[in-house]
Amino acid sequence: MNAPVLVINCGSSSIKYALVPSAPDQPRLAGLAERLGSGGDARLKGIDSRGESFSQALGEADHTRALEAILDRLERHRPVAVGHRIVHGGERFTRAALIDDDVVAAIEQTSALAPLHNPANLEGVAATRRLFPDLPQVAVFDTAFHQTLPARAYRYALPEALYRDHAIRRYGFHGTSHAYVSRRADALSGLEGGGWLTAHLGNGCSTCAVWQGRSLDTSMGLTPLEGVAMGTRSGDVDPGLHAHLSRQLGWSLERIDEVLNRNSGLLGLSGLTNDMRELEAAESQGHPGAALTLEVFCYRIAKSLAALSCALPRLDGLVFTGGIGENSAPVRERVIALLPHFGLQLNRTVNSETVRGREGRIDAGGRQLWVIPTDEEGQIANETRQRLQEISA
Ligand SMILES: Nc1ncnc2c1ncn2[C@@H]1O[C@H](COP(=O)(O)OP(=O)(O)O)[C@@H](O)[C@H]1O
Ligand SMILES: CC(=O)OP(=O)(O)O
Ligand SMILES: [Mg+2]
Repeated sequence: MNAPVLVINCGSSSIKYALVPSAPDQPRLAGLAERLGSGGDARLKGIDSRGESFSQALGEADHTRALEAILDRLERHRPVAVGHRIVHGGERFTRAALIDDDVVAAIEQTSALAPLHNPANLEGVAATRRLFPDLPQVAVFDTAFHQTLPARAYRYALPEALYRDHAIRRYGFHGTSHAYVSRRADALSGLEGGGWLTAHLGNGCSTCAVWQGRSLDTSMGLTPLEGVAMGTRSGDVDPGLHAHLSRQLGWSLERIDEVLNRNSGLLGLSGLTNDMRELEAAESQGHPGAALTLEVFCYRIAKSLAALSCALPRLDGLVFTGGIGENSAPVRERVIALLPHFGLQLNRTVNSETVRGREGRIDAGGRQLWVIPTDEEGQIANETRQRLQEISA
């Protein structure tokens, strides 16, 4: 199967796409349609087959219209299959699945658990099935990699019936990213099957403990709200907070949910922005809110990594990835400085010189420290190919 796979990562107001060829050294056509369905200034940006960037106004485009524009941008290339990022697969999906009506219905059932993600993912599936009725489409789940978690990590200390009858447990997310970067760390370090703590720090942020290629614990839980602080999500709060806000302030559940998912994290704490670049700039200009926000963000990541180290029989090193993990040398330095008992030695020069998009080892001895650009699209394309090969075998 040498033809490319079209990977679609459909968010509520954006679609990321990549046409992933089977050979890793061939160029990818990739891009992002954003501000979809918001009534006017939707735009498609990307890289064409000559490696040149383009930006196209899409007016009032919705997801379907954006996918049509993406299709035009594929030029003469025709994909052999479409791989969709689906954030929540519940307990049913332990691996990628060929999409049919039954699979769509099962994904719909888990939508309540990932309200920011699954409904948008499904919109992408529906539009793509309409536009490419003859192509096989595969769902690749963020949760699947974490289905190896032992019960001690995935069970909450709640009444057993909530798990038995309602599947309330920890699932974990960003699985394609944690799987990809831990596999790269194994390959780059020569430690096949090492013990890694991985930190995926993007808009959504999560940490993971990987041992011998298997996820043993992770910071996100039933939903992608648990764990470290994120761009607009609070991460862990006291479980008593909901009742308190409801009783004392009269807040509705919808409002609490909205505040924790969309108005918290970097944005909420700083009162400025959810964008790490802007926060770092504000901190350097002496903004006290930005300084505290960065301190909380890094401390929470370090605390999460320290907690997850309990899951590993041996710790070989740390891996940073995601927009922040790959690009912010100060965040990496701060997190590492908060883990002195891990025996980490950062090479500060290499850390600050590690350039965007490049894999790099940033330790000066001791346990290994890696920056590894994630490749969720490449991982989704691989899992799509694998699934289709198994089905046709
Ligand atoms: N050079 C940079 N320095 C610091 N942070 C950066 C840099 N480039 C991107 N980021 C941050 O990465 C985050 C987005 O991460 P990304 O993984 O691209 O998001 P998404 O989860 O939407 O894929 C934003 O907070 C952004 O500010
Ligand atoms: C699951 C999750 O948080 O995804 P994202 O980082 O794309 O928001
Ligand atoms: Mg992301």
